[in-house]
Amino acid sequence: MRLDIQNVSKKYSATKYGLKDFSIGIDKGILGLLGPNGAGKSTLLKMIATVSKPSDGQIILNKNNVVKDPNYMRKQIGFLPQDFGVYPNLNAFEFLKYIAAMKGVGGKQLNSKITQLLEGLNLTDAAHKPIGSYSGGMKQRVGIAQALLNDPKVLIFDEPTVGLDPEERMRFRDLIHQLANDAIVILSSHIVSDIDTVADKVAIMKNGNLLAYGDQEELIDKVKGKVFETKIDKNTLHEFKQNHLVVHSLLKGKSTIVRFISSQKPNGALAQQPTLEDAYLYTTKTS
Ligand SMILES: Nc1ncnc2c1ncn2[C@@H]1O[C@H](COP(=O)(O)OP(=O)(O)OP(=O)(O)O)[C@@H](O)[C@H]1O
Repeated sequence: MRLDIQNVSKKYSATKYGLKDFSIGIDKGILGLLGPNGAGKSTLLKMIATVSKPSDGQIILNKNNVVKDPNYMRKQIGFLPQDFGVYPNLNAFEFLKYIAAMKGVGGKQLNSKITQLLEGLNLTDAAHKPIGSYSGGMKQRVGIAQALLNDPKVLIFDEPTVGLDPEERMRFRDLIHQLANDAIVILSSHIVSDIDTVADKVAIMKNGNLLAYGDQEELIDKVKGKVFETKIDKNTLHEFKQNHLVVHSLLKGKSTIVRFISSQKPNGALAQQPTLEDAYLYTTKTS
């Protein structure tokens, strides 16, 4: 499996680009797409899923140009869009049968496939209740299930963990780990902790551009020796933030403990082991 995005742009109006001359090559495994709101993550994912067309550039899956021949992609894709909608009067079982019919998935195995997916997503007990009565997290899990109906080789999840509680996030992580043995899985988020425990590779986006792409270790290496922690008077945090790139701060009595990024070691600060969160903040704030 190999997906190549080659010089892809998406122009929404004369002056507005969702994505600008964007290129990336993606192999089997889990890619985490990180970027702040408006970075262009959904714009990119919708074009890969062939529900939107690039204004320029090519998207190639296993040497097939899917801008010209979207059906090649459509046969093997599973897509959970950010604004996934359900039919509230159908129950999860009926809904998945309905989507299966639209995707052309059928056969004798369909009922057992749906049963298996519902079980994998912890929806068995609710399977025969109308989706309108589900919580946000349960609806999101129905969305994940529908993306898996056709045993996709390219799986795209736009902000999949929205609404999932910690236990469900863990289940989701285990599930996509299994799937990624034999597929390209792309997950988007603006929250680093959604990505860092699961992604083999990470791409950082901002303003429609790719800022960084690589293994987590490679990205983290860029902030090696630059991450520090220090204690400051809580009243000086605002001023400190103006002069330093603060990752986070924690109020402790009259003091505040700050984690920050600096090219030099300030007096009294303690060097810290860098994380993907540090690398993400550094990359997006300094570009
Ligand atoms: N249909 C559209 N028409 C005009 N502009 C759009 C459209 N869709 C997206 N945009 C703009 O393109 C840019 C990229 O948006 P996109 O939704 O792809 O970002 P994102 O990284 O997915 O953000 P979020 O995390 O908020 O979903 C934004 O500036 C957005 O306002």
